Amino acid sequence: MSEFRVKSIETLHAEFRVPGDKSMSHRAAILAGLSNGSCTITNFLPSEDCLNTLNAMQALGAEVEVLEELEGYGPVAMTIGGRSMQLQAPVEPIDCGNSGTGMRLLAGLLAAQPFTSELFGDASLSSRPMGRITKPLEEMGAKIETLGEKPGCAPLRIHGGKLNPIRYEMPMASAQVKSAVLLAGLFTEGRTTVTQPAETRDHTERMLESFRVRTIRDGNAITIYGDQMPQACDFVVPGDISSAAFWLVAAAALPGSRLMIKDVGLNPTRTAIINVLVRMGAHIIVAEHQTEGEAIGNIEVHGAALKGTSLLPEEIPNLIDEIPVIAVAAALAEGTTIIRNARELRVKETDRIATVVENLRLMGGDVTEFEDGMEVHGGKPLIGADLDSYGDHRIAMAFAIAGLFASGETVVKNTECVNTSYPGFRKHLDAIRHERTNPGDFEMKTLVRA
Ligand SMILES: O=C(O)C1=C[C@@H](OP(=O)(O)O)[C@@H](O)[C@H](O)C1
Ligand SMILES: C=C(OP(=O)(O)O)C(=O)O
Repeated sequence: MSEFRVKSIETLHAEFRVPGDKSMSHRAAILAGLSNGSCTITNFLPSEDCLNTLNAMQALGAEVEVLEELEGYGPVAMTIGGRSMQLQAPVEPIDCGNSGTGMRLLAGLLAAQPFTSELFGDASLSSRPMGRITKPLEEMGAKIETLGEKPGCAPLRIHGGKLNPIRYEMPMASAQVKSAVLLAGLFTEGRTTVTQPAETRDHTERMLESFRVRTIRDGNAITIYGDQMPQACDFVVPGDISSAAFWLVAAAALPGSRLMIKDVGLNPTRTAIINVLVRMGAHIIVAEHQTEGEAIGNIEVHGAALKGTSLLPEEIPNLIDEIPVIAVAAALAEGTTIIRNARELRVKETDRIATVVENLRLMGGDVTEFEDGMEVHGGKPLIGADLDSYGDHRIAMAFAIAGLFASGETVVKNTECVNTSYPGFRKHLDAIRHERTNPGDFEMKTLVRA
């Protein structure tokens, strides 16, 4: 079992790129596989989550030709030959691994196919709620059995078929649910409208536009017109701001540091982490160099003594995956940080409210737990401790960052899981611990060029 052993650092001066965006890589594989031709995807994230989705699309008949592979990880550039919306029945159940995004988006697609298919995942994914997608997809006409030991959980047996368009009001702010319904809606003959209670990441809507699929946005209501053919196109995946977040926090909380993360996705539905760190006192300069489609740019951080803040309710969906590392920043800041309205954290890879609170307390942090979040009373010195990631990649990485600020040694056990979203994290961590100013772009390659 792999682990991180981390000691405190004096300085952080570095400039590098993080791997491709996880959300966009899933969607690029799916939409390219549905499209009417050959699509080249560059800077695809070769993490377990996204490779499972790519394999799923291959199992559904999409042809994948690898153009560039990173040894030890997987393909980072490829052409995907689309099926013109005619998927083939997979011969065996599809493995979604650890990925909620993969399973929920693929379920939307499979609900509309004229065959029965099965999706399964690991123990963590098999305990996450799937009723949030089976409900709207059944309302559209699919029949989905949840075969898990836990009610309403995976494996999913999906009896697909011709679907009806619906109007659906999502009870929770989830981009995965929104995307599952929109993808299913693409296969209907009418207009499907999803209304979200708060804005969530809009990569599906933007990528549909890149594939020339018409959607209409009216505030938090998104409508897709069915029966449209995604037009093949090429897509360059920007760096993942959720992966960059670990280093942004490390640099922000270390006075005198300077960090530049280059070519990272700056979609406004994902950048609340920057606003939060600025409110906490960090000096951050953002330079956008692509504004069409998905915004891309460089983020430069100069560290400072941080102070506590309150996360705004509307910020929560925008930074949901960054909350574990924001909690670490909060422990390093003077004063109190309030994180509420974040109940969704309880149904991620782990119950992230519980796992963050537990690990912060083991490090000497002062935290009050709430049903929907936590209050972190920062400024207490962090003490190195033996921690578990509980198999959750964000917990593993967030507490490696905490270890960079703790006295003694911090050991985070059970860290293989980082490969679900950030292959190469360990290399970047080692480089930063050894004060290398150029930790190397993801595996020393420049995959996205300015
Ligand atoms: O749509 C996506 O790509 C994602 C949406 C979020 O989940 P929810 O939609 O469940 O909030 C996020 O936590 C996940 O990492 C990726
Ligand atoms: C919650 C996450 O992913 P998913 O829901 O796709 O498993 C995450 O990456 O933090």
